[in-house]
Amino acid sequence: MTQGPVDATRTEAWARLASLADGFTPDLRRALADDEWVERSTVAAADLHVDLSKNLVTPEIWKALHALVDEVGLDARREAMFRGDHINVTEDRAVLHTALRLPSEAELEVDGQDVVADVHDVLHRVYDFAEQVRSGEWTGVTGERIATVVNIGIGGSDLGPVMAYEALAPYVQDGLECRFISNIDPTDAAQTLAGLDPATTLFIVSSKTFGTLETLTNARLCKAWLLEGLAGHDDGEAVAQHFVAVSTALDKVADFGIDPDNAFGFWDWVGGRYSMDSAIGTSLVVAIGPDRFAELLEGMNAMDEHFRTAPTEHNVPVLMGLLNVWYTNFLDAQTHAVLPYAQQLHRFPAYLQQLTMESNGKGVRWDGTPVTSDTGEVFWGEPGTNGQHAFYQLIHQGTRLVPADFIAVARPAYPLVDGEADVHELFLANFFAQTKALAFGKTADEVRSEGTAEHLVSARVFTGNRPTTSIMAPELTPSVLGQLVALYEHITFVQGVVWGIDSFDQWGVELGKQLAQQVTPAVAGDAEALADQDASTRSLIDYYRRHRTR
Ligand SMILES: O=P(O)(O)OC[C@H]1O[C@H](O)[C@H](O)[C@@H](O)[C@@H]1O
Repeated sequence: MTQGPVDATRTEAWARLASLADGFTPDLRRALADDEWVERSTVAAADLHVDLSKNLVTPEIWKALHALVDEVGLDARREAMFRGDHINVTEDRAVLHTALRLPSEAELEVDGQDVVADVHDVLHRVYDFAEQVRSGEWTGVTGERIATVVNIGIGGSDLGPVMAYEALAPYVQDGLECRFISNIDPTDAAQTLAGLDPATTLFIVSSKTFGTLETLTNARLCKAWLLEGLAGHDDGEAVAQHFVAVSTALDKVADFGIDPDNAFGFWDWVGGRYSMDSAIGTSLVVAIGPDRFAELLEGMNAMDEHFRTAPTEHNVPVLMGLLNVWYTNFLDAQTHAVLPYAQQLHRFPAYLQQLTMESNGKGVRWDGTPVTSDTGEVFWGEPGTNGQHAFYQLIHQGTRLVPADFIAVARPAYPLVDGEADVHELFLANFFAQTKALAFGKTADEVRSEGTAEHLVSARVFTGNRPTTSIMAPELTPSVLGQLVALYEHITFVQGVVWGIDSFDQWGVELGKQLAQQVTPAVAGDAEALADQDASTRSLIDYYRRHRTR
């Protein structure tokens, strides 16, 4: 009988942390006056330079957090993941997204599968396909080369690819563009297809299950759009030249009418929200090329090696995961902000929302028993400096504790100048200033010393002691993006292990889908189905039906 998860709340470390949190009064001004504290709190992982010194912790708190790692058995759980044990207990699956970025000379056999060989087989097929499209060898049915790749997918089959495409925009081949359709709101397909030429458009239908309503509906809409636009050409040939698929359910792909030779597989041991570096990344490979995609995989693998081998006190994913547990379970933080000071990373917070919240938004532990503490916090964020003019008021002066990760790179993709001013430097000055302001704040006396009228002093005081982590990298290369993604994958893993939950299932998304199926006939006017609805749903559908037809 497999032993259940350790109940972290019953560990000595947890009790120690609770006593340290009791009456804890952070003092970042004092901590940051100690250069040695800053030096000891600055850690490196692959190319990432991570400053943890502006967090609300002390050496004693760190010591207790490190001890928690041992008591919950993180090392064993981590090894179990890398080894391919079925740690996704409720779906009885291995969790092997790290295998997607193993070098070809690595060895890993799981459940009788030569995982590395299979991963590289698919990679080479995707690379060949991408090179054909990039070189113009792959043409549409009219013989014209492809100019636009449209990825049709949702959740993990969309958020990763669009985030990475936006993040690596400087690496996209001239003359090639990617667009993304995810929402079943017909507006998404309509707006995305607007202005496109069917003859030069290639669709990638991305769906792990190939059973998702939004993706199959959008794929059918796009197929109809394509065939109408290419009327006069053989439908079969048109689909063969303009549609490929990515899925673990290759049988269903054929049913949709896509040639299995034009389909790229992956495996059930890759979670959707962990799949951007599988064939789900095909649109990205076409856009930036196989060499750049290989750099992304290398960056992810470098972070995996760091996570797997670095001792706790220097292990960035472990330290950042532990900080999130400290804030969530001991200092009552409900949310976590990720604030990329890189416009190219504007979709990164949204990507992290699925990664972290679909992983750790759980109420039961992996053995089915109820959780014994709060679990996943709400992740959110927007790029800097935009957020400064939107919600930073709350982060600086609100009553909520909002731990925040600030991310920036030294070398900009677009080194624009404004007269003498290096605009990137103006930009980064805000990055440095915001974490400083959140840490140091401004006292009443400092406000007064600026000549502020006494009755306005309190409104202009900044308490400070608002925690931030700063992550810097030399440049936003494919490798660095890979490192950032793998970093947050492993942070998520660490928190899940502490809470004893299965971070790799997502049963919580099913009820809404089931009810959508059930409600659909009522929305379409089926009186019997409408009568079956509760009073609120019935009256809302009534309102809809009265207003849908003008
Ligand atoms: O890739 P698919 O099978 O189409 O699934 C797309 C998404 O839908 C599901 O409902 C889950 O919430 C996600 O984890 C998944 O990424």
